[in-house]
Amino acid sequence: MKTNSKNLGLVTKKFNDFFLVDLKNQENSENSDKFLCKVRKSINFKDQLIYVGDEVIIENIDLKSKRAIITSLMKRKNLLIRPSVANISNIYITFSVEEPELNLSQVNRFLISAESMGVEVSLVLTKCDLISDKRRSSLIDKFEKWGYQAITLNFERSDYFNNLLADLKQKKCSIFMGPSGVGKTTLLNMIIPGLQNSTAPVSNKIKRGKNTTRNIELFSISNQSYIVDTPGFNMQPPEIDINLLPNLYAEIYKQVIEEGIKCKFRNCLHLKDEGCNLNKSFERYSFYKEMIESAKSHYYQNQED
Ligand SMILES: Nc1nc2c(ncn2[C@@H]2O[C@H](COP(=O)(O)OP(=O)(O)OP(=O)(O)O)[C@@H](O)[C@H]2O)c(=O)[nH]1
Ligand SMILES: [Zn+2]
Repeated sequence: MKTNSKNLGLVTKKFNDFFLVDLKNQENSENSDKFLCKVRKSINFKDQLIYVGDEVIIENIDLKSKRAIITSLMKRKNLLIRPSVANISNIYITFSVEEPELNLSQVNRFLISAESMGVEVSLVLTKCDLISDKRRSSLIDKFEKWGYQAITLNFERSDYFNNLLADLKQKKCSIFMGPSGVGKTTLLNMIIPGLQNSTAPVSNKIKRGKNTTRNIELFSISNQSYIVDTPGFNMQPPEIDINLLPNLYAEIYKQVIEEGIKCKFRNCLHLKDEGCNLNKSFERYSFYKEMIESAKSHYYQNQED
């Protein structure tokens, strides 16, 4: 029962030399079948690696044994590192408002590093059941000024969760990123019934250490919509590359671009006041300065090593 046709597939899991590939039935895309595939080493591949999230062409499809061969790799839109996932469309930066307490400097860093991927970035605030409505509103206002419409979640409000789920189902491939203990696993377990990844309070996690060895996997949450399960990844945003510093201000203060304001100096880091006419009166500016300092010291430290 082999077909000779070439078909487009999506790599949803990778283990050793094998790949699990979702075949998209073009006529009826509700039906997606999973095939266990190996790669046919050929001129097409050179030394390219295939990652979860990659689109591939599969051939020699055996409908009975559910096996096929990957014969070529489609051009990828982006590649996230740690965890390695290709073709992400949406990053949901996830932070808890309490337990652990919200660290604005860290939120800023995660947002910036997500934005540098060139994908759509959203902000999710979990554990809003632990704060008052007033505090929740003030956080929403704060992040609005940062340029983000924060999605707030509350253990006791399934309607908040359902709104997020509806949002995710509109996106091609989403990932939650954020520090340890903010509730990413809890969320994934709610989104993907039957996933049952283990969750634990932060203090227990630290004691337990990194004990998860499961692989990254893409789960289909609706027709053409996937979410990445990243077991065991407690993500830290990478240090900003010193070469990107001249763009950092505009990245942080998107409104500057919209308003068409430009600094009159070339390659200005907008730190000193003399002559630099850019607005320094917004909250994220202090985190901007922090990131510049940290990127510089990281750079000089590496030079000494
Ligand atoms: N009060 C409250 N607690 C929550 C909520 N969501 C998750 N928690 C708790 O927060 C703790 C950590 O949740 P996890 O889902 O394991 O957090 P995580 O982000 O996956 O953490 P890592 O696996 O270390 O990356 C658990 O004890 C959860 O029960 C929430 O909305 N409200
Ligand atoms: Zn300037």
